[in-house]
Amino acid sequence: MAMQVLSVASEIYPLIKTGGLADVAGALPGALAEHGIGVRTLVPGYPSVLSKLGKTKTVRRYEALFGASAALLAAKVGELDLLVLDAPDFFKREGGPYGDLSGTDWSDNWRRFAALSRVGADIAEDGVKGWRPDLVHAHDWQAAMTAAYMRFGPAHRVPKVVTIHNLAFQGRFGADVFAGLGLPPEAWGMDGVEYYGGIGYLKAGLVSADAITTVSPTYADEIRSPTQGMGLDGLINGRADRLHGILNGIDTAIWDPAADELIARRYTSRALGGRAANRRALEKHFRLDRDDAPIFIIVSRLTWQKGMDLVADAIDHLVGLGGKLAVLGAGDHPLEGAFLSAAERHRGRVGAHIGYDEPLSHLMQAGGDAILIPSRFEPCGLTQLYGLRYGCVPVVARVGGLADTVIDANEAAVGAGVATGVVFAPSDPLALHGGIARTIRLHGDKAGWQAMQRAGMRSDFSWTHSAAQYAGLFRSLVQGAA
Ligand SMILES: Nc1ncnc2c1ncn2[C@@H]1O[C@H](COP(=O)(O)OP(=O)(O)O[C@H]2O[C@H](CO)[C@@H](O)[C@H](O)[C@H]2O)[C@@H](O)[C@H]1O
Repeated sequence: MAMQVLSVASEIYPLIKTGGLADVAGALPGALAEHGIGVRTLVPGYPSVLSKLGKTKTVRRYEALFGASAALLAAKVGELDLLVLDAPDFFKREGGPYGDLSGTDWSDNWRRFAALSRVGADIAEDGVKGWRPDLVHAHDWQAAMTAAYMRFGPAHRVPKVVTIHNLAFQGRFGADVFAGLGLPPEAWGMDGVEYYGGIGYLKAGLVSADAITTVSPTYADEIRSPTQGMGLDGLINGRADRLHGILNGIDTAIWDPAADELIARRYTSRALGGRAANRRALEKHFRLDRDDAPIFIIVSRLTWQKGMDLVADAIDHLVGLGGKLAVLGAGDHPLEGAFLSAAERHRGRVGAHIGYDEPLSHLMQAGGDAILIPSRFEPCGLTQLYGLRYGCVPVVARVGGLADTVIDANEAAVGAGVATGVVFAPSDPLALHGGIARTIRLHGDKAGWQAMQRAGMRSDFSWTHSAAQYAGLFRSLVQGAA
């Protein structure tokens, strides 16, 4: 029988998404199916997930899961095979997956995601209705404790992989929660869940996993250094032989300018003229002047990680050079305010849409000229890949997955016809100014710009190659465990 994998994730597209983790959790199962690997994904039963399920079957019940009654529901949504943890006390709330409507984290997140992970480990141990995973794949801190529960329980022999999508989020809690986790005493300690005197969920997952992956080769190197290791570099270095950098792919069926239903006009790399209608729709939405000036776009969480403070400070420079800017994002309130006030200050040149809007993000990639991503760190980054696929040229800082996926328009690369974007370093105001100025100059050469758009659109960032790497890793772990 084909290898079976239990994936555990706190979000999955198209049911619930706050960022790139959802895209990956949603796309990887389909990509692995082509390698003969069956994946079922365990996700929390948030209201937005439950409302999209259709027919469900209860496959397990808990009278007291961390004190709450819960049911595990099996469901299929499209090609996704889901196990949904319906625990109303934990997940039936208004707000986001991790916090309330004001953005404040839920105070019981330690319990909510310990519960998800506990159930993941239970499935590894007992299976559900005759189905058993050969391997468990946990994503980020919210699911990482699955590996710890497995290691300290009967399912310790089942191989476990933890993927780091973002080391900045580690799930750190006070030592006092240990008593509530239901782990044996030996799980406390440096080699267990203890982390700088408290508890670290991601840390616990990383010490318990048989393999650690992260989402680009460059980020896999970066997190071994104290500057990017966020306190975990020592641990990661100690387990470097188990660390793998596997680049994210994108779902080329959802992100396809030739078939995208969410954009104003569909187009291909051979007929880029089709982008014009999308450009006009974008200008209209953001109330930008209708002219030929290059439109920079931002589709991002508005945070320090993404360098959004640098962008806010560079707006006058960008507009002064003749550029336009359209921003879609939500996040830190001062940054939201900075973009809104820039839109007031530069009417017709800058537009800001604060919020989360999936369809609009497609239109922006289809109508914008360049997507600006000056991240301070970027494990992989997906929006530059969507940009490449849509002919929206990425302008990126040379970090993490951005460095692995965008080929800078230096003379040699332009001459060879392989340039796909503008890469600058470091992620600071001066370099960003330089990157913006260079982009505007390049945009002035229409033939050269189109060559760059086409080179990007022809590059292959589908899951084909990356899924083969996951499949290879999974097989080696399962064979090793047999
Ligand atoms: N306001 C908005 N409206 C609509 N859509 C919006 C939006 N803001 C963001 N998005 C979408 O959310 C996703 C963001 O994904 P990224 O990979 O760029 O970053 P993120 O930091 O969330 O992911 C983390 O995990 C992923 C997956 O591994 C890594 O690529 C990344 O480097 C890491 O930081 C994209 O699909 C983007 O289009």
